[in-house]
Amino acid sequence: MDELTRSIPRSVWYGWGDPAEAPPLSAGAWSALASWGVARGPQTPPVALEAVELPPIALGDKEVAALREVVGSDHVHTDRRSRVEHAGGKSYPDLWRLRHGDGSEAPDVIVEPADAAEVQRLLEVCAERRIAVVPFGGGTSVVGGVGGVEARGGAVEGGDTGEQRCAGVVAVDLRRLDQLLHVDPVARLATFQPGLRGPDIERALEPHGLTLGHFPQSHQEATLGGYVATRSAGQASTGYGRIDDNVLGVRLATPRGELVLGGRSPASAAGPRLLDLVVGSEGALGIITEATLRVAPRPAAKRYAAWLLPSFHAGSEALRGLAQEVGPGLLPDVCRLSDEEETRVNLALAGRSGAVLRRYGRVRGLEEPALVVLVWEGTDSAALKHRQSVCERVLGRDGGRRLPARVARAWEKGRFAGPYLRDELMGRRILVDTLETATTWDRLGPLHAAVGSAIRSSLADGGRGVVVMCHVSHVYATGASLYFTFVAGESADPLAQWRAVKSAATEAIVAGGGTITHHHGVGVDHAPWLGAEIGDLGLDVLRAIKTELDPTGILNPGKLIPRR
Ligand SMILES: Cc1cc2nc3c(=O)[nH]c(=O)nc-3n(C[C@H](O)[C@H](O)[C@H](O)COP(=O)(O)OP(=O)(O)OC[C@H]3O[C@@H](n4cnc5c(N)ncnc54)[C@H](O)[C@@H]3O)c2cc1C
Repeated sequence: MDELTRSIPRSVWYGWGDPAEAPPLSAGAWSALASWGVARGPQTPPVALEAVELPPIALGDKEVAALREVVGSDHVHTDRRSRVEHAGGKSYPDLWRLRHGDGSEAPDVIVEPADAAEVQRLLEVCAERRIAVVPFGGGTSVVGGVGGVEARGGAVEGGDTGEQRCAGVVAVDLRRLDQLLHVDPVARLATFQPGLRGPDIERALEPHGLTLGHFPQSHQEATLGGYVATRSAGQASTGYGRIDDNVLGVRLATPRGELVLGGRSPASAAGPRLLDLVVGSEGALGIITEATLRVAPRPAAKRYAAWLLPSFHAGSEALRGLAQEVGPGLLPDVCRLSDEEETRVNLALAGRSGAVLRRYGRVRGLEEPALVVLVWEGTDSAALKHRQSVCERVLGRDGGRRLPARVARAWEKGRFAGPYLRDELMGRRILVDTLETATTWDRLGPLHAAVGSAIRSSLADGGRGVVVMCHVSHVYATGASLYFTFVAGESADPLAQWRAVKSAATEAIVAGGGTITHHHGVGVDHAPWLGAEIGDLGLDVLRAIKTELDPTGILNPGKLIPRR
C-alpha cells in the first residue's frame, strides 16, 4: 500500500490527522525560527475534551425523533465528542477556538444518512422544521465552511420568507455514503458517493488500473463530496486538472427535490452549464449525493526533477514558458516554484543536506535562488523521458541549475506531513496560516510582492518577527496560483491578529487583480469579498438561485453567499 491508498484515522478535533504520525520539529528548525524572530512560547496544549464549552442543544425531543425516524437511532448523535468533532473545520481560527475550549460553533445534532434517499428525506424534515443543515465531509475546510455559528446566530434567510429564527443546527455527516458506484473503463469515468476520503478513492480505483489524480495536501482526510463542493485543486492538478475540469455529472439533494445534472455526454450545448452551479456550491444549494468524474490510467512510472532558478521572477518566467510553449500534453503533473523566502526556509529546515544545496547554488552565482520541483507521471517511460527533456530545456534556458532528483522525491515523501507542524507551532503560541490566490502572468510578480508585504506589515506590528513565504503550485497558459504561508508569534488576542492579517491580505489580493480564492473556497472567511469578485448583480443571481433551491434558507447559512 502506498501513501496515496493508506488511510489514517479521522482527524483529532483539536488539530490535524493522527498525532501518532506527527513528525516533531527538529531543534535546528526551532533555532532557525528563533533566528528569524519567531520564538517558541510556553507549551499550550489543547484543553481536555470535557473542558470544551458547548452551547445547550437547541433542538427538542420531537425534532430529534423526526431525524431518528429518517436515519435510525444509531446514526443520530448528540454526545459531547461528536458535537466537538463537528464544531468546525481546520482553519487557524477554528482550531484556535477549539484548542482554547470554545465550542460555540458545534451543531446540536449529527446525523449520518446511509444513502441519497435518506439525505433527501432529511432535507425535507429540516426544511419543514426550519432546522439549519451543515453538510460535513472530511471537515477539512480552511474557510469556516463547516462551523455552525452563523446558523446558530438565529437567522436563516429565505427569499420568500425573509429572515426567521432557525430551530437549531444539524450536521449531516456523509461518511456512510462511501461507495464507488460505477466505473466505465472505456470512457474513463467513475461515479462515486460523496463520503469517500482521498485514500478510499484511490483504493477503490486501484483494481481498475485507474486513479482520480486528485491529491490535495488534505488528501488523507478530505472527501470526494468536499472536493466537488469547494472546487478543489490537488498537488498534481497542473497535469490531471482541477476537480472542476474533471466533474462530468452530479446528483444534488435540495429541499425542492433532486437535481440530476450531466454525466451523459462528453459535451453539450443545452443552455448554460448548470453543473457549474453545483461545483463550488459549498453546501449552500444542496447536498451532493453522487458525482461522476473523469479518471486516468494509474501511472506505472514517474520522473522527478528539481532546479534552482536565479530568482522567483526568473522561475515564474520559466513556468510561463512551460505553460505556454510546452503545453498541456507535456507539462509536468506537479509543477511548483518556491519564492526566495520559501526556498531559504526549506533549505534551512532541511539541515545539512539543505546547507549543501545552498552552497551549490552560491558557488554558481545563485545567491537567493528559487526552488522548482517537478514530477511527471504516466504509463510510458519513453514518453515521460521526452516530456522531461522538453521541459528541462526551458528551465536551463532561464538560467536554472539542475539539482539531484532526490530533492523532488523528498518533497513528495513529506507532502502530507506539513499540516502536523501547524499543531506543534500552535501549541507554542505561534500563529501559522496559509492563503491562496491566482492571477494572470503579467500581474503575478506585483501581486506576489503586494500580498507578501500586506501580510508582513500586518503581522510585524510591535516589531514582531515574521516569516512570509510563497509558492506557485498550479500553472495555466494564462497565469498561475500563489500560495502564501505565514508564521509569527501570537499577540495577546490571536483571533483579532488573524482577522487583521486575513483582511489585509485579501484587500491586497482584490486591489492587485487576484481571485479571492484559487482552491480553498469561500466559506465564511472569504464571503465578505465575494462581491468584489462577482459584483452585486452576481451576488443577487446567486441569492436568487439559492432561494429557488432552498426557499427556507436552511442550507449552510452564512457560507458562500454573504448576508445582505
Ligand atoms: C492541511 C490542509 C491542506 C489542504 N490542502 C488543500 C489543497 O491542496 N487543495 C485544496 O483544494 N484544498 C485544500 N485544503 C482545503 C480542504 O481540504 C478542501 O476544501 C476540501 O475539498 C474539503 O473537503 P472536505 O471533505 O474536508 O469538506 P468539508 O470541510 O467537510 O466541507 C467543505 C465545504 O463543502 C461542503 N460539503 C462537504 N461535503 C458536501 C457534500 N457532499 N455536498 C454538499 N456540500 C458539501 C461543506 O458544507 C463545506 O461548506 C486543505 C485543508 C487543510 C486542512
